[in-house]
Amino acid sequence: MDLNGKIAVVTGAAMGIGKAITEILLQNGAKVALLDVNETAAESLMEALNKQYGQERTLFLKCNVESEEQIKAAFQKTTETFGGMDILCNNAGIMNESAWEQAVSINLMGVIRGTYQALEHMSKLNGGRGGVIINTASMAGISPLLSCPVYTATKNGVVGFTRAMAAASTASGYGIRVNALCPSFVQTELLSTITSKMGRFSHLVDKTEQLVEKLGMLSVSEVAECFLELVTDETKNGEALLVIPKVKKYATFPSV
Ligand SMILES: NC(=O)c1ccc[n+]([C@@H]2O[C@H](COP(=O)([O-])OP(=O)(O)OC[C@H]3O[C@@H](n4cnc5c(N)ncnc54)[C@H](O)[C@@H]3O)[C@@H](O)[C@H]2O)c1
Ligand SMILES: CC/C=C\C[C@H](O)/C=C/C=C\C=C\C=C\[C@@H](O)[C@@H](O)C/C=C\CCC(=O)O
Repeated sequence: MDLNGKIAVVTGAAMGIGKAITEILLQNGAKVALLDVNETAAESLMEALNKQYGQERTLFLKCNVESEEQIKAAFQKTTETFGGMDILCNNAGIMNESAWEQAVSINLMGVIRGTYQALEHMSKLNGGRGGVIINTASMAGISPLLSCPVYTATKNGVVGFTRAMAAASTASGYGIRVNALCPSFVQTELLSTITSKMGRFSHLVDKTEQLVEKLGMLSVSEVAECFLELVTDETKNGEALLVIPKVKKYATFPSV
């Protein structure tokens, strides 16, 4: 898939992995709608992006992925402004084992809300052009993270939802590929604030830090390169791409 002139939406775009994904999309010629709850971070990012890529290539829309109404309005505005929607990256996510219901609502339900609303604009069955949806899951969606059972559950949910939606899309003729990105630890604010967010598992902070030390840390640009592969390689559908420092591997699952 050639990204030149394509229209993309990225949730959680103001910081971290979403910011790097936004930048790689722009570098490859796409237009990007940045959706986020953090207006301050988004506005300073928009100022820099506008200088580099021009005002007509980006659009910031304040949007909380916990709200179906806000997602619906943001996708409508994107389509009106840019003339359609070809790529969605459901990236917004949190790790907070204390606020675990909110984590489920953002990490898993936010991906489902985003995907279902995107079908209205992207599915060939609804007059759309088709395209690709990439869901930011995690290595924890494939291999459990002991200190974060709810986070692990949401990311397993994202991987399962991605694989089933890819099969549903193929069987129904939506013309949309759906893939999951599964990075290990990445240098972002989410990772730097984990110690205060483990709730009843805070006694497992040391074990988690040891795991971070053993696995190492990815940069956001390494993750964005893998995102680009999942978007552009038209043979990839229903895949979960595991990204660990020095390792990039498509996950395999038992077939029954
Ligand atoms: N950092 C890691 O180690 C790591 C590893 C694997 C996967 N991930 C996943 O990558 C994604 C991005 O994480 P990150 O590390 O860049 O985090 P981050 O905290 O640096 O950035 C997350 C962004 O999402 C936004 N956001 C949070 N809640 C939102 C909501 N309800 N609606 C809209 N936007 C919202 C934040 O404002 C922020 O801009 C998450 O889904 C996370 O689970 C992170
Ligand atoms: C704490 C939350 C921070 C970031 C969340 C993010 O999504 C990252 C998740 C990253 C990785 C999870 C890995 C879990 C791994 C384990 O199940 C285990 O299989 C680790 C395997 C090998 C470790 C090396 C070793 O012990 O030899």
